[in-house]
Amino acid sequence: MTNRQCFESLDRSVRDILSEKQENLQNIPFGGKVVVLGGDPKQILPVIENGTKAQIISASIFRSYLWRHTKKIYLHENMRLKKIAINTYEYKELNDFNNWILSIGNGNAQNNSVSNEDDDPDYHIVEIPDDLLVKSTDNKIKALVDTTFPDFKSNYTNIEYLKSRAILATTNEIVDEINDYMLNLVPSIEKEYYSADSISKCTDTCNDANILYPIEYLNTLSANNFPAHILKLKIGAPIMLLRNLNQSLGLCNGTRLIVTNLGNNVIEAIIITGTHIGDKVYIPRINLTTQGSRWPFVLCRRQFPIKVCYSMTINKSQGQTLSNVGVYLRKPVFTHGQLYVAVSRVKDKQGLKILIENEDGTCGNKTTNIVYKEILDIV
Ligand SMILES: Nc1ncnc2c1ncn2[C@@H]1O[C@H](COP(=O)(O)OP(=O)(O)OP(=O)(O)O)[C@@H](O)[C@H]1O
Repeated sequence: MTNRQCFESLDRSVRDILSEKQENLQNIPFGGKVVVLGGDPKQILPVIENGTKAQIISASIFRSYLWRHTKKIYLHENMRLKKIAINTYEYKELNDFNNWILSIGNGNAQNNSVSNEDDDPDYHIVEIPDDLLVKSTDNKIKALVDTTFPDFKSNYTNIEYLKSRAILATTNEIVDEINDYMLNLVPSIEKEYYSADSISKCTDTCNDANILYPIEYLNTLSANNFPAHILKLKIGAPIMLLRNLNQSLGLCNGTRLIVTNLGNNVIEAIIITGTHIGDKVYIPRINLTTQGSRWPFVLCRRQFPIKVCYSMTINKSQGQTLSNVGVYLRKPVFTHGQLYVAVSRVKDKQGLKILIENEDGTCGNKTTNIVYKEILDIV
């Protein structure tokens, strides 16, 4: 969900522009223009790094002065699960699955039990139905890869096969581990791209910054939504763009592509999601800077703005539609709507598999679901 400040700043700009000719438009939301916003309050709220629940809720559109001016239109049908020509049994199964997804989103799933996390009422323990579970006493990543990407060795270049599946996990560390595992299964030659890292000169960094923070140290840093210092790629690997490069060419943050050629200075790839599916594009290295204040400087990294995406975080999967999804819950979800987003990416129940890893390494059938009831109550 977009931070409410984005809408508020658009509102103020539009009012300014339109009131040039008609002064009273300064007092009307968006200067009287009709603006259509679409969203689902059961999904993940704006991301505030290390933010408290109050800060997260405060960043949502529901706490904006604009919210009271909106006319709400409710959509009731899950178009992702819509099927034509199905029999009564299939209809019932689809309907039950839809209701289960909604119950996860609303925080009232069956077998929803006592909250944990110091009795926080937002935390629920939910039991996942047996037919959705993957269990293994061996390598958990292998078990989930075998279920989500069956017969991978014969399909690792098959675009149709790759574009419709992904493994979702809660943190970037787990996602990187799964991507490394899968890239190792691809029998083509691996190419490594190293980034050029420096401290941005456009901030008030102290003069000794280069001595205090040598390049070797900068190379070890990683941030959310930021490419790695060493980017390992193979032809045939699916990648995701981490920045908007050219919206008119369909190269947006979150666009997925398949690598078709690995040059020294440019990567050739085919788009597999969005409005430009099938287009061949070339991705250059760009300068990226970190946001937020995790370090006392702004890191500037020149690298390809991409990440391998056999696996992605649940947050990054918001907006995607997939046929086969494996959800790896080694660490449980940690914010509102994450479990709902994870289980609602598929087009049918058969396409969803969940592996829950307990702290002792065994596979379980219960996991945490977090729902901020305040948000659902506002809407
Ligand atoms: N009117 C429709 N008829 C048939 N299929 C539809 C229709 N609208 C959407 N879909 C399908 O439903 C899926 C989800 O659509 P879309 O991504 O637009 O929804 P969304 O609300 O943005 O989803 P989410 O927020 O859950 O990611 C897509 O696969 C899309 O093709």
